[in-house]
Amino acid sequence: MIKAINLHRSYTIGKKTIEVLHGLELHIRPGEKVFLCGPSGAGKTTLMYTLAGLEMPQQGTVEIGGKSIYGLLTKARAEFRNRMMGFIFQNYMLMPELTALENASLATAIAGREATQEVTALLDRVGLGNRLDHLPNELSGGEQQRVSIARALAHNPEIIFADEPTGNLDSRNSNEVLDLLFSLADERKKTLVIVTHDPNIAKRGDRILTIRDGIVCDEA
Ligand SMILES: Nc1ncnc2c1ncn2[C@@H]1O[C@H](COP(=O)(O)OP(=O)(O)OP(=O)(O)O)[C@@H](O)[C@H]1O
Repeated sequence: MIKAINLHRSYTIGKKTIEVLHGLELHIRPGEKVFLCGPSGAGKTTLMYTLAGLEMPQQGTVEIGGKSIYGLLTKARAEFRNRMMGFIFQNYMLMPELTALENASLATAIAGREATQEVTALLDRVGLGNRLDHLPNELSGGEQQRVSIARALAHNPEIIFADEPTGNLDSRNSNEVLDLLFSLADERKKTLVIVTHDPNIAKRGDRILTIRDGIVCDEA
């Protein structure tokens, strides 16, 4: 489903260049739940963004379902990403002026589809059937993250990328959010790629890929 081939990515600030990805290769199969781990600054987020077509590598490419995403023009790549991928972020990234229902409907709205019934059912499934009209600041952290899980899944993408999805949550909410994410991914046969620095959370996946020195240095 996701193949990274010889990925190189560095950042130059002033005279200093940081090599973040250094010929990184990986292969994630359809329906797998894979955690990207590694120390702070190892390049986990950079890798996730590169796999998602958001951060162009200086060398190498990413294939999604056999298609080289960096071979696509920017607009076609964005369309491909909107259709194939959903995203969950540590700080939720909900639009503050939109209700839970409107936030969770964003990806379907971008695709030009009205899907109120499906999105309402999804919000109900994540336990927020009675919070549809709440704004993000009227929801707890765990509830906001559940809205973003619904948003990530509503347009029925193949892959969900999550960057430290439980980073702002206490352990009870972390477990609830991961339970939901995993059961929805199983039911709907989604591929999950989750960035975390927490080895306890990573144990729950099918595989852990540890990133260090710009490559996958360990696979468990
Ligand atoms: N836009 C950027 N410009 C310059 N340097 C960057 C940029 N983005 C990331 N970096 C650097 O690249 C390295 C990898 O960053 P990245 O955020 O991918 O690491 P990470 O493993 O996700 O870290 P953490 O666990 O702390 O979030 C870091 O040293 C960071 O400072």
